[in-house]
Amino acid sequence: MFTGIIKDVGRVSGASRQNGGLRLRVQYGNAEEFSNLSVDESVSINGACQTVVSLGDGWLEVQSVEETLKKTTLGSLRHGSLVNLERAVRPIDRLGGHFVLGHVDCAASVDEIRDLGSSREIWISFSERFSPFIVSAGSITIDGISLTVAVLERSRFAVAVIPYTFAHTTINALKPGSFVNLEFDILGKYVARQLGTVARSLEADSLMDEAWLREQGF
Ligand SMILES: Cc1cc2nc3c(=O)[nH]c(=O)nc-3n(C[C@H](O)[C@H](O)[C@H](O)CO)c2cc1C
Ligand SMILES: Nc1c(NC[C@H](O)[C@H](O)[C@H](O)CO)[nH]c(=O)[nH]c1=O
Repeated sequence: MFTGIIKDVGRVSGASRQNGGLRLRVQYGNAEEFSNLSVDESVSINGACQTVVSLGDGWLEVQSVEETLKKTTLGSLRHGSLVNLERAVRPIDRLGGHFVLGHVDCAASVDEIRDLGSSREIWISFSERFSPFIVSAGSITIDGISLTVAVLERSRFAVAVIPYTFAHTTINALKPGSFVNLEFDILGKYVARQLGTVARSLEADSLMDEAWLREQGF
């Protein structure tokens, strides 16, 4: 579990194919943040939860499996790519962002970037099948960063990026056409599931009523 508050931007220093997967080595910058990191801990790399399998002087390694490469942008990382890093939360941490599981839902593309002077608006296109999970003023995770949906349209939404976030994450490298990892807020997923279940049980109730009515000869 993460909060989407990015604590470091790391640099990929190794990316080698391993059967169908990828072994990534990431050099972190914030040595204090990662000082007591251990093998088998979870780290968020651009929003995808990954297990640390090896550690060295200022670097960590993870193995990205096929499922991760299919759903996220991790497969496009190259030597020198910059990535957002976050360690898993401890139960005593301040939440700051929102509950981020590190399970990327999909990759989506940047549609437009508008410079508004004191902030930047970043527009992301999304497949309409995900629209139940995006609400105006709700939380969304883009490349692991906890952000707020500022404007919502039918198949795209915008986030307003403040100068601090712009300076301390990889969001400053995005261009129209760049791909990003999206994770929708878990709250929306549970609500959608519940509504689906209620709808199905109402359907079942009405079917039962019809059967009962037939039984009664109506
Ligand atoms: C605790 C945890 C550890 C994970 N470790 C890995 C991992 O080491 N390698 C990997 O490819 N995917 C891992 N995943 C799955 C990965 O985050 C997921 O496939 C992508 O986010 C796409 O949904 C992990 C997920 C969780 C929740
Ligand atoms: N919710 C928004 C944030 N939140 C803060 C960032 O998550 C944070 O600055 C980053 O993770 C680095 O630590 N920032 C925005 O620019 N816009 C938001 O809507």
